[in-house]
Amino acid sequence: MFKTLDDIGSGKRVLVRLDLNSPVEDGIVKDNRRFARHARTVRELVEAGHRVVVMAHQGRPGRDSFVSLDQHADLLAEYVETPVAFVDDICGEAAIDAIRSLDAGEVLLLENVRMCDDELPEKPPEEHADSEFVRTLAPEFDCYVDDAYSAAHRSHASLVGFPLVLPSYAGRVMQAEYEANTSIANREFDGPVTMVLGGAKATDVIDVMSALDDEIDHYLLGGIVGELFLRAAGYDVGYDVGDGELYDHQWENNEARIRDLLAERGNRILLPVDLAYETDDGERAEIPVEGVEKTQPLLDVGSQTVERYADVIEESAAVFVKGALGVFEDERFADGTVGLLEAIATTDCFSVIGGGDTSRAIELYGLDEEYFSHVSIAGGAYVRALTGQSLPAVEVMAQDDC
Ligand SMILES: Nc1ncnc2c1ncn2[C@@H]1O[C@H](COP(=O)(O)OP(=O)(O)OP(=O)(O)O)[C@@H](O)[C@H]1O
Ligand SMILES: O=C(O)[C@H](O)COP(=O)(O)O
Repeated sequence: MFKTLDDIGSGKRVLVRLDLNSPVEDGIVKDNRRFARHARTVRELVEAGHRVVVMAHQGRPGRDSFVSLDQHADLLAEYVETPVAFVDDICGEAAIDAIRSLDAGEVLLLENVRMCDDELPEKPPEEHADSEFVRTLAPEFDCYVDDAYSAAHRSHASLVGFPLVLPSYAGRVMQAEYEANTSIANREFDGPVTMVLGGAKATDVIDVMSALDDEIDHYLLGGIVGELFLRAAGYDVGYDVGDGELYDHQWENNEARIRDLLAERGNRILLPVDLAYETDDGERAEIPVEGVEKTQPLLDVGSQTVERYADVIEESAAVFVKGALGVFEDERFADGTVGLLEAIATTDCFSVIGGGDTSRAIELYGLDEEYFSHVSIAGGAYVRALTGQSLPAVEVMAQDDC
């Protein structure tokens, strides 16, 4: 599909695009699995004696998370186990000087690429390739490596401009994400394929369900999405309670599609049979869906649901997860999400765990990533891959004929 690090050789000047976009709290950049994952690619480039210049973004202009990458340099250095120099410039004189003074095996991180005016407009690769940003930086390098799969749904200059003017290669994260996330379309499985769909974004989940049909044998639903499907099935579930605003507007936007999916594929869609709520004294309690009242906030699927879903997983050849089954950030309401992940971990099915939030449950509850075939670090790009949409930055790499 595309060339990889195996094809680069050694001793080159390499421009590499990572996705180090991270949560930021009170100006502090939070460590997360993106650093560890991308470090593998950077370390491999360092060991091959390349001069490595890293581009990455953080946040979006106007948001609190739109900050400098100076902290990212230190975090990345910890995982690469080699110093990562930082320059607070992207393609000006300071950046060019820093790039030219790099020695073999050294790493330099440029400032947040979204601080460059040329970066952000969604434009075709040809226009980005002709931007001042790309035309200034490209001559400083022998090749470009794209490892930023999780940003590949954006047609931004640093992602789609360089492959048109430099020989381009996929980094290890790009390779692994691409292979796993497109496997519904590209692989044959020897048995049923199951999707576990939950979380808070109903439209994303319904898009995934609508895009796939015969490929999927079972859908196991939970989270807010599962509750909206229960509402469509006639239960008193999936309504905003008090001043909550999680359900009703999503229902209004998606009611027709939910009803159609239930009518057309009801035999393949499993809904929760019990749900969990918080009692007056702060404990977790469970209730069958038939007994729920509209005034009750529901925060997880119950244990009967997990058992039922685990039976389906045991018979599956492949399982794809998108979205959590409950509010797993609160330990009392993590049983559904963690129970499901444990059920997947104990089988030898092919498994892909995705959704930026959901995959956090794996580290939060100490599950070993090795038990899963692939744990994605992508959010929007993962959904697009599951729905069979092409990603501009992947497409342009595949076309590379420099
Ligand atoms: N019943 C519920 N009530 C409220 N929140 C819920 C419920 N079930 C799940 N959630 C929340 O859904 C969130 C995950 O949903 P989201 O749709 O963001 O998933 P994701 O696919 O992992 O993320 P992303 O799309 O950002 O990559 C979790 O933070 C969880 O707390
Ligand atoms: O964190 C992400 O999902 C990617 O880096 C994309 O970020 P964006 O949604 O701000 O483009």
